[in-house]
Order: sequence, then C-alpha cells, then structure tokens
Amino acid sequence: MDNDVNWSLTFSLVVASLVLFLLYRYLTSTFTHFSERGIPGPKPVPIFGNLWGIWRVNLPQHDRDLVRKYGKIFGYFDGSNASLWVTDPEIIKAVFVKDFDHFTNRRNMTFESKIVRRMVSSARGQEWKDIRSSITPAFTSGKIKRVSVCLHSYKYKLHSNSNFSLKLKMSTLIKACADQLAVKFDRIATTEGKLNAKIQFSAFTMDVIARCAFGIKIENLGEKDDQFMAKAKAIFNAPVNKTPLAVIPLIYPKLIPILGERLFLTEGFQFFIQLLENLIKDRTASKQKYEDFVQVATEAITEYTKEVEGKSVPKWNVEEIEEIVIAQSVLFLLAGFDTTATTLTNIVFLLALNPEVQSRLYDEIAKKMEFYAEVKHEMLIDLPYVDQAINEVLRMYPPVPRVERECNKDVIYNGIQIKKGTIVTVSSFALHYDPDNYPEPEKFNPDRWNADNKAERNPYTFLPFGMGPRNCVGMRFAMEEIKIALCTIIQQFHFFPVAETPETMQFEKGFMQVTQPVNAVVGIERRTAQ
Ligand code: HEM
Repeated sequence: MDNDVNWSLTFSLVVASLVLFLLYRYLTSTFTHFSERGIPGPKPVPIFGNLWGIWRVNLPQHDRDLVRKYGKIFGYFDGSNASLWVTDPEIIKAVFVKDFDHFTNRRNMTFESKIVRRMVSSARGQEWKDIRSSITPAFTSGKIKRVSVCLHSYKYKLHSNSNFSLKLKMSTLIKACADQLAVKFDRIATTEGKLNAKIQFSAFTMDVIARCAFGIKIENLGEKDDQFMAKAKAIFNAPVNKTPLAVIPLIYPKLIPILGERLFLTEGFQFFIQLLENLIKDRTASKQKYEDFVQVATEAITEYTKEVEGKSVPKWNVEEIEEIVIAQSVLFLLAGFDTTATTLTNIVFLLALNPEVQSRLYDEIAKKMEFYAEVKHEMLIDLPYVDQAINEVLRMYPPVPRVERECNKDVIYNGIQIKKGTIVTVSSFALHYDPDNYPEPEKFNPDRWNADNKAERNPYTFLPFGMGPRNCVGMRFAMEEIKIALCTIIQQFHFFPVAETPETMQFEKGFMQVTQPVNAVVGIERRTAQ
C-alpha cells in the first residue's frame, strides 16, 4: 500500500517536474535570440523578460542606466518578445527614415476595439498610410494659421450646447486660452505666490484641444467639479501603471481580450469615446457649419480615395468614416493634452531654476512685442532663443520616454541582424543624455541649439517628437501652442524656486507612456514694468 502511495507520489512529482521543465523551456525559448548574435543585454526572467519590476521604477533613470551599462545597441525582452534597443544615430536613421518600409508599424497591441485599431497611432501597414495621409493636411502650419473654429459653449455633460457660438482663428483661440491661463496665474501670484504648474497647464492644454479640435468651450475646466480633466488624468496617471498589469499588453498582447479590454481601456477612455460619439452625432443632425479639426479631418477622410479598375472611388464607407473620425478625435485629445502640459510644466520648472535663461527669453519676447500689439502666429516665426529653450527642455525631459518600430523584414546593419518581428526601441532619455551627442548632458543649456551648434549635431540624436514619416503628426500644433503660452505668460510673470522646488525634476514611478513630473512647484510673481 505504502509502496503504491510512494509510487504515485513519485510519478506525480516526475510529471509535474517535466511539465514545469517544458513550460520553462517554452517561456525562455527566445532568450538566446541576442546572445546567439553576440548582442549584449540584461538577463531576462521567465514570463516578464526584462520587464520584471518596471512598474516600480523611475523609467527615465532606468532606461539611462541600461544604456550606460550595455551600450548603444543591446537586446531586451518584453516578456519573451525580442526588442533591440538602439541609441546609435546611424541605425536610428536607417530604421526610422531610410528603411521605413520595413519598419512602418509600432507593436501590435491586438485591441479588439475598432476605435483603438483605427487610431493612426495603432493602425498598421496600408491602413496607417491611408489614415495618416488623409489627416496630415489638417496639421500643416497653413491650416493651423488659417482654420477658424466655431466655438460652442459646453458644460460637463455628454451633449454640446449650441446656444453660444463664436468664430475664431486657431492661433487666436490658443491665445484666448493662454489669456485665461494668465488670469489664473495672476490670482495665484497674488494669493499663494507659488504654482503647481502641471495642474494649471493641464487645464490649459485641455482647453486648447477642446476648443481647436472639437469647437467646444468647457466652462469649469480645472475646477473642483471638473470631470473632464479628472477622466483625462485617470488615463495618464492610471493606478494600473504601477502594477504588473501595466506590462501585459507588452508581454502577452493576446491576453488583452481574454482579461477584458476594459481593464486597459479604462473608464476615462470610455468617457472620451462616448463624448466624441455624441458630439459627432450632434453634428451630423445639426445643419451648422463647423471648421475645426474634427471637421477638417472628417472632410479629408471622406474625400480620401482609392483606385478601383482605373477609377478613383471613396476609400471608406459611411460607417468606417465615422469610426475613423471618432478614433482620430479621441487620439488628438489623448496624444495632445498631457504631452503638451508636461512640456510646459518642465519649461517653467527649468526657467525657475535658471534665471539667466528666463531673462534672455523675456528680453527676446519683450523686443518682439514692440512690433506686435499682442501675441499672434506671425510673431512666433522669428524667436530663435524661445526655440532654443524649448528644444533644450524637450532634450532634458522628453515627455514620451520610448519610441519604437516593429521590423517586418530581416535586415542587417553594420553586422547587426534585425529579424522580422523584432521591436526596435529608442529610449529618448538615454539618447538625449548621451555625452557623445550632448556634452555635460545634465546641464540646461539652450545655447546647444544655436544655429552653429545645431548644424554640427547629427539630427538623429534628438527624438522628442519621434522621427521619420511616422513622427508626431501634432508637432507643429504643439509648438504653436507652447510658444503662444510661453510668450503670453513670460511677459507677465516671473518664476523662481521656492522651498518645495526640487533641485532636478522628479518623475512619477511606474510604467508611464508620458513621463509625469511630480512636485513641479515653483514661485510665481507678476513682473513689474521694466
Ligand atoms: C509636446 C507635445 C508632444 C510631444 C512631445 C509628442 C510626442 C510624440 C511622439 C514621441 C510620438 C511618436 C512618434 C514616433 O513614433 O516616431 C507621437 C506620435 C503622435 N502624436 Fe504627438 N506629441 C506631442 C503633441 C501632440 C499633439 C498636440 C497631437 C495632436 C493634436 C499629437 C498627436 C500625435 C499622433 C496622432 C501621433 C501618432 C502618429 C502616427 O502614428 O502616425 N501629438 N507624439
């Protein structure tokens, strides 16, 4: 009897060990991918690869440390998926520009939501090319300058309220938002004397997107009862980013539909999809003429054609057009709100710590204002020091910490083989702090960006907006917005460090798509006439 028990126990143990062994072999089967090719890299662990614990780290520092340790080219594993990390400018050029046809897509996240799949950021192959070509005209500087937006007042609810309507040019609209921001700053300067920059700039960039993209003015933005901002913030600073769940889309994307998309497409996300669906339905029902981004994009998408038997026919049917428009509208909001607010926060923070840069910036803007009665599109064209300062902030604190492409054909660069299916990842922080590209990288020095210094630098060492045909489509819009805000507030306010201001920017820990500044508190006072 005892023998039987021992036998079956031994048998069970052998089977369990065999299963575990096979599982281990399966989970680690790709882990020789880089070592076989002589490419160094951190040691991966089963299931997580190199992502174990990533939800607890300071991502910019983590990425810089990795590159410092393993060099400009090394292997990394997102779960069992191979990712080649690159900060070599020549390979960046090849992947993002020269051989773009072999690197058109980002990784496939396999979301089933049609809205997510139709977003230009997640669309793939020919569908990406078609959507991107159709929306690009809406983002050219000519359109940003000329497009006028019909504004509709909007209080927090899911339908727009058309009892107020006003037609304004895009840059005038951004200026109106910046003026409203200046009123808030004035109140803060005279009461508290210190500014929690991220909160105020988030309300500003949300206001700009709502007005310029959707023609709506949200009355209570940034106030206590403002659900609009609360939902948006919940997307970027979601608690899930600090848990192992954050890495599931990377290590095993097929689990997304099994676990339920709602786990990843949070309530905030659903809120904006619903909002935009309603807004577009309202528009279709009304006879009103709109001229904002949604309208420009809708027309461009509707007019987009394909060739069938030598004839041009519409590319998408009515249902597809609605899906594509909603997808891009939600995306503009998501891609444009937090990135731009974070950049403005970082700018004010670095200006507070660098008074000589702040005063040079002030002088340049004040000089320009001698010729212009107010901040406007035309005056932004020739402000070299403003451009230099913004570039330097984007170098030191790029809001999007990693940029990637998926390889769709085996290629070899300088003896480094990149197999089909491999993800190529660039850590913007590591690239921007490489002393080969930027001597004394910790130093905030806008002069790095003067014409002479810039001409000497390899352009593939600066990726705050990504690179190549799939770079940030909203870059011009973001720069217009940042410059209008900066010119408006720097003229009126002076920023300086206070006891709470950290010596260097602190970032939220966790696996963030947009690097979140924490405690970016600076002193603020109204400038006296100079
Ligand atoms: C300072 C502000 C911003 C920064 C730093 C930023 C950064 C980026 C980066 C790094 C990418 C990835 C590019 C690549 O893979 O090469 C990207 C893509 C994108 N951005 Fe931005 N962005 C900003 C503002 C905006 C704004 C205001 C909008 C829209 C109104 C926008 C819309 C997009 C879209 C749609 C994509 C995906 C493009 C595609 O896949 O074809 N971004 N952005």
